[in-house]
Amino acid sequence: MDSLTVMKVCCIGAGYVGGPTCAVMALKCPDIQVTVVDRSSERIAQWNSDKLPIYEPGLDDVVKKCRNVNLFFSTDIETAIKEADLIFISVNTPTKNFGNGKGRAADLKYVESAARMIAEIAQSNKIVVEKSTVPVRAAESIMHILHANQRPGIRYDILSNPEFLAEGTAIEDLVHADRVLIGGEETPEGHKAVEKLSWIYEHWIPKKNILTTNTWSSELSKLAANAFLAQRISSINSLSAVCEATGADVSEVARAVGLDSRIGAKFLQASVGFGGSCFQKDILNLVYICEGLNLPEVAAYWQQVIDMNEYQKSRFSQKIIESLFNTVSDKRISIFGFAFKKNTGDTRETPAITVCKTLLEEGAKLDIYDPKVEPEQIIDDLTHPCVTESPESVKKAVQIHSDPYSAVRGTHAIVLCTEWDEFVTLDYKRIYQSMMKPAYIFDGRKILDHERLQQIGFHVQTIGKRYQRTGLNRSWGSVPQL
Ligand SMILES: NC(=O)C1=CN([C@@H]2O[C@H](COP(=O)(O)OP(=O)(O)OC[C@H]3O[C@@H](n4cnc5c(N)ncnc54)[C@H](O)[C@@H]3O)[C@@H](O)[C@H]2O)C=CC1
Ligand SMILES: O=C(O)[C@H]1O[C@H](OP(=O)(O)OP(=O)(O)OC[C@H]2O[C@@H](n3ccc(=O)[nH]c3=O)[C@H](O)[C@@H]2O)[C@H](O)[C@@H](O)[C@@H]1O
Repeated sequence: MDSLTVMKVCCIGAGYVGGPTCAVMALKCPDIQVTVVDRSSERIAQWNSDKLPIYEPGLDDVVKKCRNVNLFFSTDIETAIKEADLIFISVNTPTKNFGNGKGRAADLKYVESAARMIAEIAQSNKIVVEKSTVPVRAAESIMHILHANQRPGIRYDILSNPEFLAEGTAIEDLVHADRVLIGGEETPEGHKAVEKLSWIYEHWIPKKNILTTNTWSSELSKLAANAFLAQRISSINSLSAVCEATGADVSEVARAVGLDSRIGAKFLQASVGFGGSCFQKDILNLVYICEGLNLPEVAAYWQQVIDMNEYQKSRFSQKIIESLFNTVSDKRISIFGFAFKKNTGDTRETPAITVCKTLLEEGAKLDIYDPKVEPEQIIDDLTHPCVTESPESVKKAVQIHSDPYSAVRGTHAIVLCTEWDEFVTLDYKRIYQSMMKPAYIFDGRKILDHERLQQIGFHVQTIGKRYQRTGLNRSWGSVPQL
């Protein structure tokens, strides 16, 4: 593969996937030049600055090592496409919010615009790699667009190479990927293209962990992996409701179930609900595809994973209101954590939005603290048109804090929405003293030491475990007759 030793790679889309993926690729492949392009000049400027546009542990170091060596961030899409041998399409594929498939289908307009740009600009053969998560057979649409606009003599090979990284652990996930999946056409040319992409990953991923399949299997495997992961969370969350009604403890149930090696222990952490930009979007997309294939039973099966997640978010929010004597009107409530999980500043589909929105609608005043989410982002999320309160009333009712102790002063309750490590080690005696009494804690992530909090005087409520309302005595309420 001598001719490949000066390979040039371009990635369209400098987001949560494009940025970290290319940074690790550049780190592991000094013989490859990687250029990440985006039409957002603001995002590119941030990638070229000291404050990267996303927070991801370990990312700063990797970018610092490679940037302007063999890793470049640029808005010059044209040059990057022209020079590249291989182009990743890593643009967003959000749920459609209009027209056919509204609220379910993936909106492929950004993928399509990337394909059109490639067709317009390319003057030599290109391997085009679908890195974005897309519906099954999306590669066919990309191929159509490229072929319909093809300059004579240019060859395109389309590959599917879905990304499995999780935010907050992206660098670790990329460096030690469980597997890399590459789907390609089952033709000699298709195999050659797969080999070229595989060669890049072989710089750091053992060859046995690089899986090659046909394109459609690869596309569907990505949706399937996210659906399975989300399904586990909805399953354990559904049981958390049973635990609260019976006196069982969901952590004990998860442990007992997870020790079965056929089931495994991961992704069984009951919570306020899953968030993030992809689980809901990808399952909705799967549901939409199944409906289109006239498979209504399959569609309904996966839809239930989303419905259970909605139920969990609203169940937790209602529990807060009920515990606070059925009214939160004019009460101040501290929100600990706004990101959809720890170690990221990303708030897309974060359960905190549902919780805050419900409390705001009930007239509460919120004091919000998150170590990594920008205040403007929180206000943006809470004044989004889908939140029923007017932007003015939201801004009046919400205060953002840069330190957790100031966020709890004079509040009635703490609602923990994100499992940031720092919340575990806060001085809860000090916090208790500065709060209104009775002081409540609603632990939506099950990370705090509830016994100790009760000893301090807090009334504790959590997911999947029932504490007596009066708090100090840790004992179960009455168990319903079975
Ligand atoms: N966020 C995550 O953890 C993961 C996301 N994915 C998938 O990867 C894809 C990208 O996701 P994110 O990186 O989170 O999205 P993102 O929204 O963070 O980044 C996408 C970027 O693409 C740019 N873009 C859109 N159209 C463009 C065009 N025509 N030309 C140039 N730039 C363009 C946007 O300006 C944006 O900066 C999605 O399909 C997602 O489902 C897959 C695995 C993990
Ligand atoms: O396609 C994607 O975007 C990615 O989606 C998820 O990654 P991500 O959403 O970044 O983070 P996860 O760790 O999966 O967490 C998702 C949500 O589920 C919640 N969760 C996770 C695990 C668990 O046991 N319980 C639970 O409530 C998290 O708090 C978070 O809100 C998948 O884990 C990745 O493999 C995939 O590439």
